[in-house]
Amino acid sequence: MLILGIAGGTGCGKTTVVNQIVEQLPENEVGVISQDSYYNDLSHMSRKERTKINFDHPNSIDFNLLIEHIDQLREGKTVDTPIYSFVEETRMKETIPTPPRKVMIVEGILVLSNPKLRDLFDIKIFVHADSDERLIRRLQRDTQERGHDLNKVLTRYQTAVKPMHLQFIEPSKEFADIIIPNNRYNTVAVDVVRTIINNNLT
Ligand SMILES: Nc1ncnc2c1ncn2[C@@H]1O[C@H](COP(=O)(O)OP(=O)(O)O)[C@@H](O)[C@H]1O
Ligand SMILES: O=c1ccn([C@@H]2O[C@H](COP(=O)(O)O)[C@@H](O)[C@H]2O)c(=O)[nH]1
Repeated sequence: MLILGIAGGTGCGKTTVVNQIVEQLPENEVGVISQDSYYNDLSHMSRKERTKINFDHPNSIDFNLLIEHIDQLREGKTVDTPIYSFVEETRMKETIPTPPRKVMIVEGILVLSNPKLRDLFDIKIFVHADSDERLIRRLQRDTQERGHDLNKVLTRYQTAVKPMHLQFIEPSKEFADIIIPNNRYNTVAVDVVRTIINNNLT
């Protein structure tokens, strides 16, 4: 199994890059795991209490479960991936069975910041986009898809997203084997990653 870790700040385009990589690879040979699925289960907390959570701090992620699942996938076992709802801001009761694939991609803002998780990756990728570009994309996405209002997005950006980015995400760039510049769509870089994967599939 070849395991890729893809990190980068919010809105840098991780999901987009992953979709572009996966699009032209055989469906049954590639699997994707998102760090977002592993936000701690906060279903015991009220909605009001959940608004106080810093979703950009590493402590908000159940890294132990994520690492355990990757270990099980490497042993050839199917895992039950949690489902996280950004609208409800909590983990759902349902899970998704995720079978092991020849290539597994693990993406998320903090996947290169956790040393144990990082060690599991054969190839480490950091997607870079400037912070103003990322904020614009995040604003559009969170208001259109995640049900947040402008004020909430901006307050969260100033109080959690930006400080945590500077403390944990940007420094994790130094662990990357490949840095993808993504202020604009970068088909060349995506092709390079696809070629590396294809070489490992044959
Ligand atoms: N290179 C790009 N140029 C312009 N918009 C982009 C680019 N990459 C992604 N986007 C858009 O920015 C938003 C956030 O992208 P996404 O892939 O979800 O980022 P991430 O997973 O890193 O948070 C989405 O609406 C996506 O369509
Ligand atoms: O309930 C939540 C949980 C997390 N977030 C934000 O999501 C981003 C990470 O996801 P990306 O797809 O990489 O942007 C993180 O910055 C959290 O602040 C949220 O808005 N609500």
